[in-house]
Amino acid sequence: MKRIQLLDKEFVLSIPASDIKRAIWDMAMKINRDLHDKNPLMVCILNGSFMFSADLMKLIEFPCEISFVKLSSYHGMESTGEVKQLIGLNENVEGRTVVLLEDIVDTGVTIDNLVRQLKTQNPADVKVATLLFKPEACTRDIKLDYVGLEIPNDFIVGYGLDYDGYGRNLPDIYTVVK
Ligand SMILES: O=P(O)(O)OC[C@H]1O[C@H](OP(=O)(O)OP(=O)(O)O)[C@H](O)[C@@H]1O
Ligand code: HPA
Repeated sequence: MKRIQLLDKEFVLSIPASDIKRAIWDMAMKINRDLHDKNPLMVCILNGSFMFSADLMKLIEFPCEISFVKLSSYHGMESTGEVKQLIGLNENVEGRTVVLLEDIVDTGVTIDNLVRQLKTQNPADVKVATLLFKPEACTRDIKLDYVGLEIPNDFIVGYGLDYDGYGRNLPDIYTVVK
């Protein structure tokens, strides 16, 4: 299996780009079916979700808007447990269906925080679409409406996900070698 080095850590290929592509296609078809008449506001959660959001949005077949928020809670391979909002949402979400686009739900702290915050602004509905989900790591009771792939509780990089800023550009996903 292909191995790469990023900073002080070694990683091994775990999810090839072809599997990611298939998972996103399946999700896009479900979103097209479910939300074509809802005029949803799609929200890309930066930084990690930039690649997933771009690829998903190319497969959305109805007119819709996309906006961006920037949240940060990781340092190295650990969640700090504190979610910093570096860029907020400008759009008025009152009465709208909002779809949050996440690269990964790990502990669930980030998405739980954002969903709670948005719900105070009276949207019609908040849906969560995440490419990756670590069920064993998740500490929050959150409803995930669209999940691309469930993965083990190991630190990963690639396809938007980073280790201290590196690895986001990789088209495949790699798991840290312990
Ligand atoms: O479920 P959680 O444990 O909260 O982890 C998920 C969040 O962690 C990552 O963001 P990060 O804070 O690393 O910022 P980044 O997107 O800029 O890498 C990822 O993009 C998610 O937003
Ligand atoms: O496994 C991960 N890798 C990179 N960033 C992350 N943010 C949450 N979980 C992860």
